[in-house]
Amino acid sequence: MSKKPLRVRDVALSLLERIEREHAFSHILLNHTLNEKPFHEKDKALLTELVYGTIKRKNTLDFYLSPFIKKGIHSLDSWVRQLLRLSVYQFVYLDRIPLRAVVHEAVTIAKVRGHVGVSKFVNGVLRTFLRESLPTTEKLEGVEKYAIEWSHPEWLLEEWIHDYGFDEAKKMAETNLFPAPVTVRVNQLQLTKEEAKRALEEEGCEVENGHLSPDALLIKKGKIPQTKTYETGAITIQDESSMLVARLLDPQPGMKVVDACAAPGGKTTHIAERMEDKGEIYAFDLHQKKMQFIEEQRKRLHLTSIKTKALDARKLPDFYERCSFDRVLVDVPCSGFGIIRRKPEIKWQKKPSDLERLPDVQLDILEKASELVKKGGRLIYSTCTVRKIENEAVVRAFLERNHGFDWDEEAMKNLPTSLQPQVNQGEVTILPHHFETDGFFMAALRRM
Ligand SMILES: C[S@@+](CC[C@H](N)C(=O)[O-])C[C@H]1O[C@@H](n2cnc3c(N)ncnc32)[C@H](O)[C@@H]1O
Repeated sequence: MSKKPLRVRDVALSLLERIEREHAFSHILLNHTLNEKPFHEKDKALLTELVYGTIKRKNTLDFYLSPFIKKGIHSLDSWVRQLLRLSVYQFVYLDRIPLRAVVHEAVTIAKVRGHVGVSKFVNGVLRTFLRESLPTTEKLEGVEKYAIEWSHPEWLLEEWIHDYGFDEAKKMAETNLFPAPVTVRVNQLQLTKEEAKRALEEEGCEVENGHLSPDALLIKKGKIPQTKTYETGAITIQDESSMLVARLLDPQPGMKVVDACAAPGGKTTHIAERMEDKGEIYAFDLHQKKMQFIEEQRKRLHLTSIKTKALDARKLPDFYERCSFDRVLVDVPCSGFGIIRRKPEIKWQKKPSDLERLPDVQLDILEKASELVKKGGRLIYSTCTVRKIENEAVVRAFLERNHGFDWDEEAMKNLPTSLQPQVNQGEVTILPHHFETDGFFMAALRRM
């Protein structure tokens, strides 16, 4: 038995444990580990698959394991629980790893981490699992059954089925079980899309045009942050749906623009690119420590029109003159359920009670930031969630309370033709399966 694959599984297990116990973000831990440890490319891919796959399929894996653990999976120590999930994930979803090798490695890990008793238990559970047929959900009904088959919490599926109907909820949940694509936005101040594509191909990447945004390239193969094209500021890694926000805002060179919740600066820098870096862009974020992320991107892209400041967006009217900005973007903090493919743990970690206050906070930020919009100016509200209560409901509440604003239907014409059938007055929702992007919501309003 080679040592390498054993190490990958051991590292995967440690990451899974930290994600569950400390509520750490999978993508941050994983990136950190991949950059720090000298893994071969093949092992990096396996580690990523094991961590994301085990988190994404948690409900299904627990269901498969349940007949074999008398006292229930939650009676086990956290690392044993994760080890069993990790092993069953490999049995069921990966076909290139021999089943016996999976058992052997799990048992060896159990011996090292625990004691002989635990390794015997792990061995027993996994061998019995392999002898029996896979448990089925036949006897289950309704959302209880879907929560296991599509591996999402029941409450979230109930909400999606209520908001979007059964078919859309099913497609969304099933899409969330697979990896998200990597896309980049071309900085057209430096290169055309064709030029950027050629430059990336010359650096060994496989590249196609994006599915939705005119600014997007889809990366099929290649390590983007390691390319010269990235380093010199010709591209930015960004999801395609997020790339539409700057188009919707449609800022012109010379304008005064506020980005009220700006870090890490993906949309701020896009706004500057679209303004040919001419004008004034004020980028705010609540957290001082996040300002460095905007600054890093600003510098990498050689942009000079962006000014950054740590500030609670709800205090904007205390510091800036009312009705003095041409464009205001309010890309609020949200539940993030449009990006479950990139951060799968959030579907398990975030509970309805954690999210209760969000719509009030979002409305508050939107109202305070809106005070800065000048007459005839544009206000964009956006989120990377698919929860209507954080999207349509917030915008409606805003319009009910702020009669000086109305839908900006003209702005919606800046969105791609393929998205037009989904546009409703001044707002649009994109679900992950529509165009293979993150789930996203945007609304365009104007001060009359
Ligand atoms: C969805 S993220 C913004 C993403 C960013 N627009 C981009 O495209 O890169 C929301 C941001 O709002 C910030 N935030 C949360 N509460 C805030 C507040 N009261 N005022 C300003 N920013 C806030 C968070 O720190 C977070 O960085």
